[in-house]
Amino acid sequence: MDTSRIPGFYNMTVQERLEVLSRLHGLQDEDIENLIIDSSLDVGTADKMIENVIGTFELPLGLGLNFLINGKEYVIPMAIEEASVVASASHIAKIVRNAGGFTTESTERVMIGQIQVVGCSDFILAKEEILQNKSVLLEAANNAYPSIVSRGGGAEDLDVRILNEGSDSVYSQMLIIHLYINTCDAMGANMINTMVESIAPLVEEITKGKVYLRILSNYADRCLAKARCVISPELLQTGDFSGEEVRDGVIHAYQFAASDPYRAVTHNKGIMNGIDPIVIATGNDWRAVEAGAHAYAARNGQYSSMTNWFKDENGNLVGELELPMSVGTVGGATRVHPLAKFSLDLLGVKSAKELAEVIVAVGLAQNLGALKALATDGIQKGHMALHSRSVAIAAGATGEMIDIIAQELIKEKQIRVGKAKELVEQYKK
Ligand SMILES: CC(C)(COP(=O)([O-])OP(=O)([O-])OC[C@H]1O[C@@H](n2cnc3c(N)ncnc32)[C@H](O)[C@@H]1OP(=O)([O-])[O-])[C@@H](O)C(=O)NCCC(=O)NCCSC(=O)C[C@@](C)(O)CC(=O)[O-]
Ligand SMILES: NC(=O)C1=CN([C@@H]2O[C@H](COP(=O)(O)OP(=O)(O)OC[C@H]3O[C@@H](n4cnc5c(N)ncnc54)[C@H](OP(=O)(O)O)[C@@H]3O)[C@@H](O)[C@H]2O)C=CC1
Repeated sequence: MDTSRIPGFYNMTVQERLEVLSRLHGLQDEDIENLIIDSSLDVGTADKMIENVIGTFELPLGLGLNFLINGKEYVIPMAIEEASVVASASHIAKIVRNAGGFTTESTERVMIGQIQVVGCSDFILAKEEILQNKSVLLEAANNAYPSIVSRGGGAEDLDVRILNEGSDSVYSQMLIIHLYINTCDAMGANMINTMVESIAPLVEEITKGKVYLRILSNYADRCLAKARCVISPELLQTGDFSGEEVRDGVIHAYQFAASDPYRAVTHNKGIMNGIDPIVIATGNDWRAVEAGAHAYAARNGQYSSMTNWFKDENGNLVGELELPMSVGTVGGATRVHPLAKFSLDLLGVKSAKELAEVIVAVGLAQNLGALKALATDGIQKGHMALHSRSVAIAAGATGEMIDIIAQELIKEKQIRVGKAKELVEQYKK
């Protein structure tokens, strides 16, 4: 896309938005059909994806706008049920693009496969034997999945730890082997699991122990992506709040989350508000991303803020977010669900690395959106105003009634279902 800046997009009808998108991105008839006319995922395909299928479950798909990341324009597909998330991401992206945009970086895409060995008569000797046989084990792992090696990836290294050494319990002493595997553009669960399962007999032979678990770790701390933004205070000015007040409020809010797990969980939920919708829209495994992200937030021994906000020497607000991001542009459901394929195409990402970087940039934007609102007007003003339409629908409003009831709820400052039901009854009379 030449630009992700589409002012007033949210005031258009769905049809008008699709026309704009067609002009900017060149939608195919099939895309439009998938997006609005019919269920994007036909039940026959769904029946092949999981078990006991009785239908499909839809979520709204919205577009996060205004994103400029490493000088490139991105329109962000976001599948989510919660009001105000897409608006908030776009709001912050608009501010950050005026500050030069987000910058991102990422590590190589190295994932971890774990092998658990128990019952060794000498764990220290077993560990040494594994290390001595490293190249044999790596070669065996790669022979089990040669196609990833030909793509430039595969098993690259391994290490071994002894857990609960010297424990009295035979159940708790174990040798844990980590196989480090470059999964290229795939999340890699299946290739990792194939590799660790295939070398298990060799591991038993070498260690004289018994292998139980052979599975990837979702704590993907060698598959990290990082985003950063630097914003001058004048870009943050909001209503009666000066830019400096907003900046300081955001930093105070961050310090709260950094020091208190009760706040950190909510703070990080706000970050995942930005991350999960793209992970879902691109057909990736959001449970894997969630699990890895929260574990990384506790890596220093206490569960804490995923982001870091501070003031630089020029008085700018600086935000950083680094997370494990084990997503793929191939594999899993990314090429099975028609809207996942569409979302990846719309994003225009060329690799899993690029996708991971875009995702953390949106997470960082989402966090600032929430903190900026919380440190100024409070969350209810922007969020509940947009949520009022869902409240009206929950109370039974339909068609044109939805917006009328929603506006009345906002005017009366009573955005709740009970009040909405009263208004629906009055409207029907
Ligand atoms: C809602 C806003 C953005 C309004 O904020 P605003 O200042 O009224 O926005 P604006 O009218 O100045 O518009 C600025 C830009 O925002 C976007 N925008 C503005 N309005 C819309 C809309 N209706 N639909 C789509 N996009 C919208 C749009 O890009 C627009 O630019 P334009 O295109 O006009 O040039 C702001 O109040 C906000 O960001 N609030 C925070 C919302 C939020 O965080 N929601 C998450 C749900 S609450 C939660 O689950 C997490 C939490 C809060 O607990 C986490 C935590 O505690 O840390
Ligand atoms: N704990 C967890 O998180 C677990 C998750 N899962 C699930 O596993 C799925 C993801 O597994 P994953 O292994 O990624 O998916 P796939 O099993 O679909 O594997 C991806 C395949 O894509 C092909 N491919 C094409 N181009 C590339 C490229 N550039 N880079 C890498 N591979 C490429 C490779 O096949 P080839 O080389 O042969 O062409 C590769 O085998 C998700 O659905 C997840 O939910 C499963 C088990 C556990």
